Amino acid sequence: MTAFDPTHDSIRAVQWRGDHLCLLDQRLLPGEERWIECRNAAQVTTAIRDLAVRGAPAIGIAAAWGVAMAAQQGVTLEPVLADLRAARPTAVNLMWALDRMKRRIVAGADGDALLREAQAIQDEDLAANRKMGELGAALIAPGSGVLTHCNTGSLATAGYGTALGVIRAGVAAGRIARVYAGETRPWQQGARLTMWELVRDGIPAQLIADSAAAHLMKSGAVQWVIVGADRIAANGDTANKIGTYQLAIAAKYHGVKFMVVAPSSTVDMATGTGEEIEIELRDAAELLSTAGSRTVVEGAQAWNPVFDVAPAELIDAIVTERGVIERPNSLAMQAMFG
Ligand SMILES: CSC[C@H]1O[C@H](OP(=O)(O)O)[C@H](O)[C@@H]1O
Repeated sequence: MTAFDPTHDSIRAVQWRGDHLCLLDQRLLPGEERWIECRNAAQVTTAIRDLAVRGAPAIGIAAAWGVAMAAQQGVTLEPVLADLRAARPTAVNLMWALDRMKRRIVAGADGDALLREAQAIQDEDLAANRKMGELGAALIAPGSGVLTHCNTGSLATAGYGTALGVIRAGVAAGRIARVYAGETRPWQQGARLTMWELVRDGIPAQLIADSAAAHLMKSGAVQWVIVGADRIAANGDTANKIGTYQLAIAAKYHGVKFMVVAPSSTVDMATGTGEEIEIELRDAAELLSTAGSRTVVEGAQAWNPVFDVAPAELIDAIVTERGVIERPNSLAMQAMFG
């Protein structure tokens, strides 16, 4: 294993190649690094819906490139925007990116201008992640242990990551001594993706079963739970990968601090509370099989919500590129994002 190199940030899962979009197929990691070539917007919609590309910021970025590609190809854009918007319901970054592209279209932007807008969205996300890494790491006392959930790294963003970006920055600054990652059933973003990123970076980390999280917190090994977000409501309630809510409850019980890290493109001030956030339900087959092989008896049913909501009262800090909100509430959110 290589020593940790804080400059090692080479993963770029979404790559524009001049006339098409290349996506690192995250369904196949870590076993295989295969790229998908999207040569039209419909292929981008499919890639988002099927989680070939996933992660709130990354799907917004991919969708923006899909719109720009359609404009370059002279395709009618309204149905393209609608199809991309419907690909997944919870991560507001998707709608945020599409609304931003729509504003440029309405203002008369041509294909080249839309390519520049998509590039700007991608570049701004990377810069935001670097800023959030600094701001989040500064909250962590030296010698701390941290637990993260799902994948919030370079694979889920333009690069570097949100919560995983804070972990990268905290390790580089010598503040984080122990890193734990939850496997994140059923899609295994933690086991398959976060561990892949951490091993590539040379950051020592231990994978834990999702069900071991409270026991780990009880041991005193972690001082922070650090997660990403898919949609942050106007009162600070935060939708994130399923399992986040119970991590927040366990953290509160054990006196472990809880940090949400997300760019401002994840904040949805038009949604008042977490109760109003649509939670994506995915095919039960994702729960009844593992790595493509059925693990549950035929005929069994399953309920597969892939997000849940951590209420603001359980969150100690929301870190965005605009700054940190400690003990988030409606007034604090309004002050920063109103
Ligand atoms: C910085 S990624 C944010 C968010 O997106 C992930 O969901 P999914 O893998 O289903 O796209 C997960 O909730 C991450 O925390």
